[in-house]
Amino acid sequence: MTAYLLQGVSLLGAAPADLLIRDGVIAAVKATTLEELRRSLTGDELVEIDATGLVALPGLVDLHTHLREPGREDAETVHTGSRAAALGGYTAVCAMANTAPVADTAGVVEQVFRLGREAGLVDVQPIGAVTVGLAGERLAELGAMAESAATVRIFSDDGHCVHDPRLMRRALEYVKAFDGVIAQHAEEPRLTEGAQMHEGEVSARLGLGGWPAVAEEAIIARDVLLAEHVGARLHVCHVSTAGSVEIIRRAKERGVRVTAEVTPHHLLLTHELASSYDPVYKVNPPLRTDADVAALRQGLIEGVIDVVATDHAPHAAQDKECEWAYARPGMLGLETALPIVLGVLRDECGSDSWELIADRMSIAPARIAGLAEHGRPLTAGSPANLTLIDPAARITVDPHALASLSANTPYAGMTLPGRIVATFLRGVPTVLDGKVCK
Ligand SMILES: NC(=O)N[C@@H](CC(=O)O)C(=O)O
Ligand SMILES: [Zn+2]
Repeated sequence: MTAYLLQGVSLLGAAPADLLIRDGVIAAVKATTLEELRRSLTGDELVEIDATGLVALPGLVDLHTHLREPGREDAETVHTGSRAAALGGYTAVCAMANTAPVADTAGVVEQVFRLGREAGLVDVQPIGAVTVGLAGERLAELGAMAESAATVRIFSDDGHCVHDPRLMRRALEYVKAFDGVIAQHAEEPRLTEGAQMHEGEVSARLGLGGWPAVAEEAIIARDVLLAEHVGARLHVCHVSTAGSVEIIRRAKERGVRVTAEVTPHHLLLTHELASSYDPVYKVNPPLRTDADVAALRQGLIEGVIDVVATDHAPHAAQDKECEWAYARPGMLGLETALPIVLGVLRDECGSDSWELIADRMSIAPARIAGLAEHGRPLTAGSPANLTLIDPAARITVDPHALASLSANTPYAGMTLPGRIVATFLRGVPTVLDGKVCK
């Protein structure tokens, strides 16, 4: 097996070091001189990579990815989504259940798991549906999915809210037995009927139906109470309002077992963009106000929001390049997440925040998903799941040059800081020199 020596790499604030990757693990950090190393490697091939000025992070972990397979292989497949993930610095992604058929049985989650293994570029961890067909009427086979070869630990009806409080309670009770987690798409459906964007001055001006902040906040408030009552784990998907951050903050202070995610787009973009009527900006939950963006950034920095998750939502051209009202909600995220977050945190903190990025984009999501091989510190003996970033480089986003099968990125033409140079999965490069290895 080929060994890799990353020379002069930055490891989270520490002085530059040499990092040796061999047999799937980090074999040594700065422990051997190159000559000793060469002698110890007889028989193996050693690839030396000049990593001066590059930063190594534990491989990124995405808690919220839509891979669209099975069912919409014209928008994305497990393979194309895996390529996009590896290029974005990810070594693991959690695949949402809103496929066709829905991932609500052991058979479907095992299929997605197997497709991920076959692609071999990131660990694809399926999320199981909470209710049969995402219909919100009866619980899916949570136990069978948990016990399947895919060992599902996160369940979500994402795209839909589990709005029946009794079902939500039962789901929380059920997963508590194996320390699973319910990831809620918080949207009170009666308050979002006809909604097309954030309810506020822009929706009033454009004449588009509004999704008020309270539609999200009312469900989060209810669900933290249910999670507290049951003593089970709740995860809140794509938090988008300042009020939601406050509810989660208070719940955490009371000791409720709640975690939360924010997307890169909710950290950067606002509802003003809808004025263009360009459906690339249509997403659920909708882009909100400047004040919401500020509160989400603060919540992320303080840790009230535990993770950045992409909500990578590829859509085929015919579902996106149409009139706003008919367009599907959702935007791409995997290949631009790290640059967006790097830029946002440079804005907020004035310098690079690698410790924060490592925690919010790798360590915390790996812990929430129970992915023990991911989000580990880059020390000798750890699995070699890592990504190498050039913080001085910039990328310009070209929607059609992305690895994703779809092109619905809201960042087209934007120049963003940070370039993913390489990604390693269990010691094998999935990306080298910014290109996918297979
Ligand atoms: N975020 C979106 O706007 N869309 C997601 C579903 C979801 O995450 O709600 C999708 O599946 O397209
Ligand atoms: Zn959602």
